[in-house]
Amino acid sequence: MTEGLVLDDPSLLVERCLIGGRFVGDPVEPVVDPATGRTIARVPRLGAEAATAAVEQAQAAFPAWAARTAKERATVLRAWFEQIRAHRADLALILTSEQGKPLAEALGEIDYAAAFVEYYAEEAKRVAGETLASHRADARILVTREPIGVIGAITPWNFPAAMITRKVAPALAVGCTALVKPAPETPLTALALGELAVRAGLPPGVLNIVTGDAAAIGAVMTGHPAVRVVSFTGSTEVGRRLMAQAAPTVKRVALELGGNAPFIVFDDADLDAAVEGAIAAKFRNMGQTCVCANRLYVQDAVHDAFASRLATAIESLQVGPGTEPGVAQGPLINARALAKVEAHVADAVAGGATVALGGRRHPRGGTFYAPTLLIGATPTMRIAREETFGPVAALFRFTDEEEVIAQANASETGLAAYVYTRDLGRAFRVSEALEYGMVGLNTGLISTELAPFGGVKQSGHSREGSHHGLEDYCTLKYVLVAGLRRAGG
Ligand SMILES: NC(=O)c1ccc[n+]([C@@H]2O[C@H](COP(=O)([O-])OP(=O)(O)OC[C@H]3O[C@@H](n4cnc5c(N)ncnc54)[C@H](O)[C@@H]3O)[C@@H](O)[C@H]2O)c1
Ligand SMILES: O=C[C@H](O)CS(=O)(=O)O
Repeated sequence: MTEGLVLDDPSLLVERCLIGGRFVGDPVEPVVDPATGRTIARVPRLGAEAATAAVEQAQAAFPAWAARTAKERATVLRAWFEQIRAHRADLALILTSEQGKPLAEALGEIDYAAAFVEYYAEEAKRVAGETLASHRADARILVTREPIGVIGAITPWNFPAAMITRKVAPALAVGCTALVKPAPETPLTALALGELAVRAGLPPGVLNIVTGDAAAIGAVMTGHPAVRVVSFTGSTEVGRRLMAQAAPTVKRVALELGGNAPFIVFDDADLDAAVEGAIAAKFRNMGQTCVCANRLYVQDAVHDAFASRLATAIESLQVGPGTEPGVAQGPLINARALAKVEAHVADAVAGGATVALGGRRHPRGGTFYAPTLLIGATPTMRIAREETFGPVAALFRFTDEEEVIAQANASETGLAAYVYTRDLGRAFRVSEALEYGMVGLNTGLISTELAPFGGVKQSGHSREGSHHGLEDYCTLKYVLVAGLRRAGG
């Protein structure tokens, strides 16, 4: 039984894939509301044939879209931004219904996703080349930035709107065309964005969205000769696989992968600010963000005070379906996610940690998990070495700067880190010593379309957001303009 979503515009519940400007495919694959376990819609389960058709549509659309002026592309992107903004409430309800996050967070994500479209509509007009000092008097060095061509984008379920526009907006802005494969858990948000792009006047084939067999669709993206870039956001494990698959055709692979963020509280920190930042960095999206604080390091002198205040703040987090007023914590995305969280807590307790709060499934049942505070975590525990991706705050004690920097850097990933201190010298020493792509200094929220988002080590190396976010989709062309001497000169 499909449970109806009550939308202001019911046509935004799209159950077909977008290929060449047409919505196609039979809706067979259920999309489940993680809060209720009920099917809210169905989408097509397409594969290699559809993905190939979509790539060919994108390839056919590329020359005309790339030939448009930057201003013309900017106008279409701006219209898409306006469409997203006009349908913000419906998009947020669709997002919460398939992903589970609280409606307030879903509205925030729609605004964040729209901000990428707005930003790159503006940046489209600022993509520039350069002339360089020439090695010849009769010649000039010209460098132009060109759209690289057809791009493939594969996105995760935790931010079903923003992870798509963070790739597609810059790609379309510079003149590329795209095939998107959204996560199977959250296809409806992607398809609704596709519908709004069509309404905004995006020409057929510029944006294609295919749901279904991930491995088969991914194999087409990484193997088809017309695809120039594969832009992937998701787990490090899948990122590695796609990188290997793309090697035979030497494609550019843009990777935004997993995290394991340290959150460091020094003894001179503003503890109230640190607690507020910890709640934001740890419990946003029920802990299911790549930049979530995964390890909370607290200096000895303030450890107990911080733990006590954090416990009070965690206790105030209301748990329930994301559509319920006042809810701050929804369900986890699925049973697999719940099992991983339970395994991390069990491993920590077995290793000597104590459960100060939560540490169990929530009485709401299903995949709801009680927001949890663990005390006495140690570096050998799974929660220290792996991305938990759930609402579990694990506290680690530390004594001095050198010790905590070494512990914080002892990770294969390097996406985001957070530091709370009011000592300016320490702030610079520590943020410069941390091997991470992004550092929040006295803040737990760093994500914005205006900054380059990305990591180092096995978190991937791409940057999305800011003008840097254009680079994955551009290629530089060097033209040596010679023969400039006067005839006979
Ligand atoms: N760095 C970032 O910006 C960022 C942002 C969000 C999430 N993430 C990471 O993503 C992970 C959680 O998301 P997830 O569970 O959806 O990750 P995932 O890697 O399981 O899936 C991500 C996407 O890859 C697809 N996929 C899976 N196997 C594939 C294959 N063999 N070929 C082609 N596509 C395939 C999935 O269908 C989905 O669309 C976490 O590790 C999180 O840290 C990173
Ligand atoms: O999961 C991480 C995403 O990048 C979401 S956000 O950019 O941190 O909001």
